[in-house]
This record gives sequence, structure tokens and C-alpha cells, in this order.
Amino acid sequence: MEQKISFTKMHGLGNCYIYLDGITRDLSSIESFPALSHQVSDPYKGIGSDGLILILPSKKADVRMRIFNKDGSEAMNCGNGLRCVAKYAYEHQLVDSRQFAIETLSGNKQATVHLREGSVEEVTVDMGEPILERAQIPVAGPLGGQPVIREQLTVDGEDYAFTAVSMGNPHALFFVDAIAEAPIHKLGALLADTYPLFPNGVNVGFVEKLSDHEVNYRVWERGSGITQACGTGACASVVASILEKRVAKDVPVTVHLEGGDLTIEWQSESNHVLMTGEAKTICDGVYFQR
Ligand SMILES: N[C@@H](CCC[C@H](N)C(=O)O)C(=O)O
Repeated sequence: MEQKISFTKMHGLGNCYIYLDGITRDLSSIESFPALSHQVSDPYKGIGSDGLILILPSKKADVRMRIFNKDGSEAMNCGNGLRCVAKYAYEHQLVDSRQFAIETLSGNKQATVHLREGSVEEVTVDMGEPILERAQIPVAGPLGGQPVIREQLTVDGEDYAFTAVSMGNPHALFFVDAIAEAPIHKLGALLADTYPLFPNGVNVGFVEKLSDHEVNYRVWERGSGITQACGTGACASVVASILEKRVAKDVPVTVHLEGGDLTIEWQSESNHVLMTGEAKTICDGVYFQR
């Protein structure tokens, strides 16, 4: 049977998702969110997106976010999604102040919206503490609380080194001399979803340092493939740059992604990572699910 589902399409730096408002609408007739994510993400037979995001009531925070990748897998966190959920919640009066908390599977995140002429232009999200212990990221290997910094990996006779960081979701970061030459197709396709070293899969990121406060970053996302941007990945790229002593803590770093820029700062006092960047609405619509 056909059912009509109201949605809003939003993006942060080109990382676009279909957003369903489960606060003012009843989503109980939707049988499977993983299946719906797969359907709507299809650019030909669906709407075209990197996945599906639900905006839901929360008992622990002001609103709750759930994120499904293109392949239907549910992720614990999504940086670009958090900024868009914050914009949507503020502009639809689901919250009554410019600062509020969003519940995710990786804990509550504090969002602050920045306004221009009454609408939300940018959002800062306190992404919390990065997770650096190997077993918690998780990366397979020796047990213990050691961080994974410049660990060697040999693929098809070629040697690489990666640093692993979780921002609630796992990221492997490879530093390259020139971002245009990053082996994103080769390593992304191989490592993201089924490589035993990363038991929960991993978002595969490439970082080029440009200066002490500027990096280029590209990503192959677990469950979605290459996207124009990844907010948690941008945070992880700066954390990895600091762990590898390429940039300093307490310095705002501009991360250039394919779809635009984010400002990321890892603060020593709180040990929290702050992310600031745009959130945009593309359109509202009605999807006919068959
Ligand atoms: N694009 C997102 C991350 C989405 C989830 C990711 N693919 C995963 O499976 O961990 C972001 O902006 O952080």
C-alpha cells in the first residue's frame, strides 16, 4: 500500500539527509526506517540523499536525533545532522531558546544556533570528548587503553599509517601530502564496511595539513560511500592532527571539505571538541512510499 510521508531535505556542506519530524507528526505507520533510508537515498527512484534522519521527542534532552546511512545502518552520531536538526528544531519552535541539547546514541550534544535576520545561519555543537581507547573506537588488536596513533597498515603490498578516533562513531585518518592524490576509492571501498581490523566498520578520512590552523579533509563514509562532508569526520581530522602533533590544541582549525568549511577546536580545559558551520534547508516535500 502506498503511504505519503512528509519530509524536509537539508544539508550541511553538501552532506544531505531526508529529515522526518516525529515531534509534530506521527511516524508509527513507517514499518522500517532502515528500508526507508535506503529507498529515499536513491537519486533515481527516491529523493537522493546520504541517508535519513529522524527528529524525535526526548526524555533526556530537548530533542532526539536518529541517523540512518544510505545502506540502512544506524549510526551513533552525525555532525552535519546535528547542525541541521538544531536549525530545524529552532525554526519550527520545537525548542524555545538558542541553546539546547540534542540526544544521540552517543550521548547528549549541546547546540547553539547563530541567527541572521531571524533564520539560523550557522550552528555550534559541543561534540563532547573524543574517544581514543582502541577497544572503544573500536579497532581490533591488543586489549588496553592505548590510543591508535600512526599505526601501520599494509594493503596490496603498500604501506599506510592511520590514526583512529571516535566521535561517537569510528574514524580512521590517513595523512597525505596532497588531498587530490588520496587513495579514497581504494581504501574507502576496502576498509569502511567489512574489514576485520574495524569490527563496527569505519569512516575512512584523508587529511592534508595546509598550515597550523587549516587542513583539507575528504571522506568515504561507512554505510554511505563518498560524501561531500562529514562533521564528525572533520572533528576527528583535527583530533588526529593534534595527536600526531601537526596542529595545536585550543586553536580553531578550518577544515576544508568538498562542500565547504567547518571550524573545529579541541579545547584542553573541557577536553571537548567544538564544531561550527552552516546548516541549510533545501526543500519540503511529500514522499510516496510503495
Ligand atoms: N555524515 C555524518 C556521519 C554519518 C554517519 C557515518 N556514516 C557512520 O556510519 O558513522 C557526519 O556529518 O558526521
